Parts: sequence; structure tokens; C-alpha cells
Amino acid sequence: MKPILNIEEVTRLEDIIEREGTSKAELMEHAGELLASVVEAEHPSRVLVLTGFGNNGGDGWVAADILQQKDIHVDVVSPVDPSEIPSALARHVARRTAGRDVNVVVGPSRDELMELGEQADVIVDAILGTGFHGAPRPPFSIWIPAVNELSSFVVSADVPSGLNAQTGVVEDCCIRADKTLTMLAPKIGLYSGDGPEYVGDIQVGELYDKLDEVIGDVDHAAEIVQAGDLIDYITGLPASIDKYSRGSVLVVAGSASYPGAAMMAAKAAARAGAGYVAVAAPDACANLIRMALPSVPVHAIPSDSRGAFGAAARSIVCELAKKYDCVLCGPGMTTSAGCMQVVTGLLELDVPLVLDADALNCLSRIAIDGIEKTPDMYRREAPLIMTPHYRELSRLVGEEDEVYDLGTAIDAAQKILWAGGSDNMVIVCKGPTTAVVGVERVLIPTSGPASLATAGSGDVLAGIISGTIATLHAEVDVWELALSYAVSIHSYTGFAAAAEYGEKSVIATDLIDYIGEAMQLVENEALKDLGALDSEGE
Ligand SMILES: NC(=O)C1=CN([C@@H]2O[C@H](COP(=O)(O)OP(=O)(O)OC[C@H]3O[C@@H](n4cnc5c(N)ncnc54)[C@H](O)[C@@H]3O)[C@@H](O)[C@H]2O)[C@@H](O)CC1
Ligand SMILES: [K+]
Repeated sequence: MKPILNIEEVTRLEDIIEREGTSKAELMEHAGELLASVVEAEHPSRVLVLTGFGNNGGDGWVAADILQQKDIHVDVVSPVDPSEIPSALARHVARRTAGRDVNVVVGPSRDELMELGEQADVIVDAILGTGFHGAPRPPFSIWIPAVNELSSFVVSADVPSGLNAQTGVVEDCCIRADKTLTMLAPKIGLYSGDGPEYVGDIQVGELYDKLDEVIGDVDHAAEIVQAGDLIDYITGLPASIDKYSRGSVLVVAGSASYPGAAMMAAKAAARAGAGYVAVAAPDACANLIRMALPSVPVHAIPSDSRGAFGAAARSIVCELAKKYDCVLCGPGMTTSAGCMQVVTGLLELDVPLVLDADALNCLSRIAIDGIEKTPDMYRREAPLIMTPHYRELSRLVGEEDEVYDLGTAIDAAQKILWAGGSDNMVIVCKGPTTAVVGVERVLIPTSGPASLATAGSGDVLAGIISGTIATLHAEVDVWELALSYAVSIHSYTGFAAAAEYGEKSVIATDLIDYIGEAMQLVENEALKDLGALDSEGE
């Protein structure tokens, strides 16, 4: 796992490294060297380096110097004469580079900049880094949209210029990078808010060779899961096994209005490896589900007048639920009075429980000021997994619009977890970047493509999660990792389905059919990461 840092922790880390004997000037030299090597890997004959007023620009000036010495034609654009750059560190390297054989262009017009950009194979964006706030001011507000019109390959130093490295918010404009070389450790804003849209491929610039010795001295906003980290949760089928010992799931879901959600969740749970999946659905829709899923037994539970779980549902569902390795509750269920009783009843049982969609909405309707104010409602010994998207998570903590990006999602989930959580409780915060938040750690598994943002995709994820938990039979050391495995499978279904149907045309039922392939892809990535497979998968 690789840490992601808040900006204030990056600053603390730089101070710690300085106390250990490596100055910020040396770090800047390393940053420039790494930036130059990333650019060189693209085999350019001509490079344009755009610099700003601060140390981000300094990284660019160092890189320009190195690239020029490799017989690459380098143009450097600066907003002011190198001797007038306010940052002393950046001014020093800028003056040094300008004294050599690079072509320095100070304050070009938009047309001049476009002309330089059109000639360049690679553009280095070293305009603004972690010191940037607000919306870019001139001349950068003119440079940035101009660069985005060009077709050259763009490498951003540390963070795409215009992106707030903490919040991921873009006000007005931001460089659209093909690659972002982020220094020391990834900043949280690369993964939050608008970040994923602008960063391109993220590569970490390992500026300091003893980072492992000091990275534990700063707080981590989250950690990125590497494929190899998941290996303990990737299990094959043993030779002697029956349908029950493979793991069983009860899907408590559906209503007359939304029977499809129950179908998708149940089918996904089965595809994710559970040997026995059953559905408990209101009798108003049970027959429909039976017809759609011949391999799945469906228990018809008494409905209310609207076709949702009725008053008698709680005791029947809870009696059934005790026999399963995992219970998933919520998809398409609505928030009827009977549904609320089902949810509170299931929470009291000693069975691994996944609460999704309307099960979460039931909880927020019961505790309207925020569930963390009444932690007894969800405190339990057995595993509890909640899978809210941002709006559901906002409602869970009792505030409309409280959660709107990765950072606020992690905060809200931790509020709930720290009030009542145990090591067995995890909140999967679904968003453009999904975070798996536990009491001890926050993990970021591989994100899927935008194709996953489609109705029913969450039902499929809930099914994959419950199927995965059932097959593991609660033999889990690190729940956040087990759930990261499930989230990764979902992400890969998105890639595989998008490759077949096209990014815009994927629908949720397609994802289910790619679960098997996605599991294989995650396993291959894990084995490659651990060195057991080469890049061809041999
Ligand atoms: N501090 C360190 O130890 C290291 C820092 N490094 C680099 O230094 C960067 C941080 O440097 P700085 O703190 O100097 O900050 P930046 O270089 O990110 O930017 C600060 C400059 O941008 C200007 N600015 C801020 N908001 C603006 C806006 N809205 N419109 C226009 N201009 C604006 C400020 O006036 C300031 O001059 C990192 O991103 C990284 O690239 C690396 O060299 C590695 C080592
Ligand atoms: K930058």
C-alpha cells in the first residue's frame, strides 16, 4: 500500500526530511531529474517547459537544464525574468538554467505560446503546485486553456496546474495532463473532486531514498492499494467443496417498484463466487424475481399495500438470515415502515451484514440528526459493511450536501466509525474514487471507468461485496483489504464491459457478466505485482 497525503502533511514530511539532512534545494534537484527522465521516456526532440513563480516552477527549470544537455531543444516560458522570480530556491535554479543553452521566453502572448506549444512533442507543466489556491490568475489563466487546445503530450510536475492539491477542486481552468509526476507521495487532491479528470496517469517521484523510515512520522489521508496487497483474499475453489461450503448469501431486497435491483444484486453475488444465493423479497415482486433468476430460490415475504416489506417481514427475514454466511440488505427495497424494522432486526443478528441503498436510507430516517449520535443502533460484534454513495453518506450523518468529494466522504465515514465502529465495521464510500474506510485505515482500491456511473451499478457492487464476504467465511484479517478486493473486481467489470460495448453504452446488467473475467484480471495483476507473472501474463 502507498500512502496519500494531505498537503499539510507533505510540508511536515519535507521538514522531517530536511532535519534528516536532505535540504529542500536537494529535493528540488531530484524532482527536476525525475521530471526530466519522465519526459525523456517519451523520446521528444523538442520540449516546452512552462514555469510559474514558485518552487513548482523550480522543478521545471531543473528539468529543462537536464533535457537541454541531452540534445533536446528546450524552450522555457516564464511569467517574469528569472532574476525576478520571488521564490529564492526557484530563482537560483532558473538563473542557472537561463545562463546555459535553453531558449527562455518571458511573458509570451497567447499566440507566441501556442506557436511554441505546437512545435513541442512534450509540454512540461511546472506552473503551479501545492502552493496554489483559488482560480489561476493571468497570465496562467491564459496559458492553461491554450495548452489544453494543443495535442502535445503533457507532463504535470507534482499536480496539474489549476487543481487544488488538497481538495481536488478546479475553479475556472486546469491543465489536462497525460501524466502527473507527483513528488514524494501522492496528494489527496489528485484523487478527490475534479482531480481524476485532469491528472492522467499518476506516477510517484521517489525523491528521497529513505522515505520508508520517515513516512510513518506523518498522518496518511489514505493508502493506495497495490494489486499484490490483495493476494490473501484471492482464493481458488478447493477440489472438495459443496454449494454451502462455498459460501451462502441472502439478498434482502426489492419491492413492486424496484424488483430489478434485487435481481442484479443476487446474480452478482453468485457470479462473485457464493455457492448458494437466495432472495427474500416482498411477495408483490417475488414471482417476477423467480422468473428472472431460475437458479436462485426466492422467499416471498408479506408485503404492505405498496408492495414493499410489510409489518410481518422482520421476524420472517431475521429467522431466515441466521442461516447465511452473509446477508445483503437494501437494493430496491424502499424505506417503508416494514423495511425499517427489517434493517434494525438484521443489525441485532450475529451474521455478517452488508447494508446498501435503501437500508442506509432507512437508518438515516430513523436517526435524522445523524446515526453517529446513536451508535448503539449499529454497534455489533459481527461484520457490518455499509456502501453509501455521497448523498446517502450525507444523509447518514444528518446533513444534506455534507459529503461532496473524497475528503469529505472520508471525514463523514470516520465520524460514524469512530462513534461506534469496531475492526469489523467498514464503510465503502462510493464516488469517482471509491474509498474503503475502516477504524484503522483508509484504502483506495483501483478505480473503475466512468462507465460504472450508471443506474444499478451500485446493486452489482453490493452483490459482489456480499458474494466475496460469503466465500471468505469471515476469515478476514484486514476487512478493508477484503473489501478493496471486491471493489477492484467491480472496477475491472467496468473496464471489460466498456471494452466490449463502448464507454457510454455499458449498462449495469453487462457488468454482472464480466465478474468472472474481472476476478481473473485482478488475480493476474496481483501475481504480476508480486513478480509471479511477467507482463505478458506467462
Ligand atoms: N518544498 C519542497 O521541499 C519541495 C517542493 N517541490 C515543489 O514545490 C511546489 C510547491 O512550491 P511552492 O510552495 O513554492 O508553491 P507553487 O510553486 O505551487 O506556487 C506558489 C506560487 O504560485 C502563486 N499562486 C498561488 N495561487 C495562485 C493563483 N490563484 N494564481 C496565480 N498564481 C498563484 C503564488 O503567488 C506563488 O508564487 C510543489 O508542488 C513541488 O512541485 C519540489 O521541488 C520538491 C521539494
Ligand atoms: K504543475
